[in-house]
Amino acid sequence: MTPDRTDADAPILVIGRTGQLARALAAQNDAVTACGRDQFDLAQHDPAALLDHHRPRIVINAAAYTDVNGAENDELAAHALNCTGPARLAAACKARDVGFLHVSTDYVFDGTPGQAPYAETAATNPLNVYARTKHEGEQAILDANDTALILRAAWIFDARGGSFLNAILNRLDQGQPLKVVDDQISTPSWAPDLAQALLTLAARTKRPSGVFHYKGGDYASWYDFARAAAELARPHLNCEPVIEAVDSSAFPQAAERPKDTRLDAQALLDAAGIDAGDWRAGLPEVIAQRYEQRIG
Ligand SMILES: NC(=O)C1=CN([C@@H]2O[C@H](COP(=O)(O)OP(=O)(O)OC[C@H]3O[C@@H](n4cnc5c(N)ncnc54)[C@H](OP(=O)(O)O)[C@@H]3O)[C@@H](O)[C@H]2O)C=CC1
Ligand SMILES: Cc1cn([C@H]2C[C@H](O)[C@@H](COP(=O)(O)OP(=O)(O)O[C@H]3O[C@@H](C)C(=O)[C@@H](O)[C@H]3O)O2)c(=O)[nH]c1=O
Repeated sequence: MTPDRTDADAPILVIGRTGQLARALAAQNDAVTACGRDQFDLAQHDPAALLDHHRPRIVINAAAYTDVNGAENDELAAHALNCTGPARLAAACKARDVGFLHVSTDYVFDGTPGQAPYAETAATNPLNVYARTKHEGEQAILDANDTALILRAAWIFDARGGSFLNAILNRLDQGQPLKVVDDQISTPSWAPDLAQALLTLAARTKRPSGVFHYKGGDYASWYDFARAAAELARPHLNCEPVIEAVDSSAFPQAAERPKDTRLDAQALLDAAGIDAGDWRAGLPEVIAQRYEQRIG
């Protein structure tokens, strides 16, 4: 007869496998079991069997519907993945006394100039379907599980995936000039920095619950961020990067984006000792990975 597994052996179960955050979580901790949508469809599957099979000590939900423009015409799917599924998972965790960490977004705020930096207590007002479904998800999770911790982050980036960073680098690689908005400001977050914050929280036996803000470093506009990336990519490009700063009105899209969603993350520091990340330190690593290992 094999002895019962101790709590220390229990995995950290991450929902999502190929996403930016899911990869970063798996890369940083051998105890992570990352579960792709082929194994567990968060929008559809009952999490009971998954939890009873893995018997994790904690679940980190890194899965979401993240296509902000796409969500405008796909609200049901976005709602299932960003709200109903995470709430079902949160309830199943609560029933088994398993910790639950979830990630939400700066886009829950409307970004009206003069309001930021936002504390957790600030009024929310999502401007688009993605943000609305994420906001509804926050509430549904907390209703289902009063020990859940939700970390709101902003502008996650890494070397892979369909992020803003890869979109602009793909264009610069092709020698195309860019127009980038300079009237949307927030805190870029390097996926490994955010993963480290989540894993620090996961390791705690006592953890705060509720909503907290995570800050990925100093504030920037998308234009500032694009300029910083282009400067680092410059030695790898065939021609000088050309980036023009424009207003959001010059870049019309299906979903409206908030203007200024700078997050105040003092509460996370006070409650859990977790400080801001440093996206400016992460960006050179991402650029090196992209051009030296040809990831993109
Ligand atoms: N990207 C950003 O800028 C920001 C993201 N966030 C939030 O952070 C979290 C992580 O985002 P990020 O890593 O960028 O996301 P990505 O878009 O990189 O990855 C999405 C993940 O969702 C998983 N997924 C998609 N559909 C399903 C499904 N039906 N069932 C199970 N899993 C599914 C994917 O699974 P698979 O591995 O199988 O492909 C993938 O791992 C999300 O909650 C997002 O809302 C918050 C702020 C900013
Ligand atoms: C590619 C590109 C985008 N933009 C603009 C469009 C948009 O207003 C802004 C950001 O671009 P994207 O649409 O790629 O980013 P977006 O999908 O809005 O990013 C958001 O994703 C979700 C998941 C989040 O939770 C948010 O925190 C945030 O990271 O930059 C340009 O101005 N020039 C460009 O070349």
